[in-house]
Amino acid sequence: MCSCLQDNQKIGIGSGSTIVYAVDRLAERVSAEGLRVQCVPTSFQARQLVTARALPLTDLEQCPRLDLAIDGADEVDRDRVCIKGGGGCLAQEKIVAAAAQRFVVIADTSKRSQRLGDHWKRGVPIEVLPMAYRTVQLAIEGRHGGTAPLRLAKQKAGPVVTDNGNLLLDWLFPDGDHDWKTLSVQLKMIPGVVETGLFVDMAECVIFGGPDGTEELH
Ligand SMILES: O=C[C@H](O)[C@H](O)[C@H](O)COP(=O)(O)O
Repeated sequence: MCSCLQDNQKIGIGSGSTIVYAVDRLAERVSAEGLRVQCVPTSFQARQLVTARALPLTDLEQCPRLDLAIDGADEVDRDRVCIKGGGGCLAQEKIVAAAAQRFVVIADTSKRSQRLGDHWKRGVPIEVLPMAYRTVQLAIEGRHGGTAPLRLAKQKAGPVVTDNGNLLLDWLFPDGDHDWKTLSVQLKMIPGVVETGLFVDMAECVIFGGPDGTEELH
């Protein structure tokens, strides 16, 4: 857990497999140092993680301003632009991250990229209202190229349904340099798009962990 953790903080808790390590460490420090924290989860999984560690749980209605949010990422470029949403939790993750004074991303070194798409081959996840998935798909492919298939569930017939009852498109964007800031605004403007997994100008710091320790990207 990074040094940004202090007593009496309201903390956004991200989703995925990496965040589990951070929550374990948070729970250890709460118990060892008597830190007082309140945790806002970003998904069903994060909520379960928080309650399983007996950490105090709250929400954005009670705590609309957070001190810190911690989350994983699928890929991070040199400007700290992140692709998130491999686990389908991007919308709540972005809302919680935006509510936090500081957003810290934790990832293993395999997520570090010179350019988005170098390592992560599953595209940019885009959460859409179910009735609009085809129109959004056509708009993305027509205006921006690439393909945007509907994410299908592996253990049930049909699509993945997010914690918000929506569907996911994974935009396999064309190769090349992209202006992610402009693109994230343009994608968000398409009617039916709830949120995109592009996190631009949000992460204050990315902590990469590897066999040789950790390295921070500011
Ligand atoms: O929807 C999932 C989240 O954006 C995760 O934070 C992201 O997919 C990274 O997950 P993991 O830590 O399992 O690689």
